[in-house]
Amino acid sequence: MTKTVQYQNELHKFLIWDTAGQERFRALAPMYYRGSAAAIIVYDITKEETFSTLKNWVKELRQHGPPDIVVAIAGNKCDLIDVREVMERDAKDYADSIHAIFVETSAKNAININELFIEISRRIPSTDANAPSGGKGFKLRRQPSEPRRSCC
Ligand SMILES: Nc1nc2c(ncn2[C@@H]2O[C@H](COP(=O)(O)OP(=O)(O)OP(=O)(O)O)[C@@H](O)[C@H]2O)c(=O)[nH]1
Repeated sequence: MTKTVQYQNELHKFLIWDTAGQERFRALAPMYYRGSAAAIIVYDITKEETFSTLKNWVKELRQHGPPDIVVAIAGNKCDLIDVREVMERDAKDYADSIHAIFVETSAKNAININELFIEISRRIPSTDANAPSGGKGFKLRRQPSEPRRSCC
């Protein structure tokens, strides 16, 4: 799937791969994250075990992923705070410790999804940074592949 976000005066188009999070599909993951500019690792705030699994995916990415890959952690289902099992503070502290983007999202209610992609846009260095400026705006068409789900 694709998602286009406006970042400053540029349009950033993301190509997104939703990988299977289950352990039995682990061997397939490198096909997705190889050559990717960013990875969003998603856990479910209502299931503690998905947060533990997430840490294994972070290790996997660190060991075998592109060295400059932007890592984002998304605590999904933030519309279900009544049954929360993972504290936002704990997840944020962990994300900070690995220099990852962190946000709580609700795919159901479209909370923080756009914000997440804008933050990723901000962190991905522009490939056109050294291009001579003609004084005109340009449309950046970066095409990072991005495993949307790698954990829960
Ligand atoms: N309340 C709530 N439910 C959600 C949210 N996001 C997904 N769900 C529900 O959670 C269930 C699992 O969603 P999936 O998108 O299949 O989850 P997944 O992690 O991609 O599953 P796999 O691809 O099998 O690993 C579905 O019933 C969704 O409707 C959310 O933000 N809030």
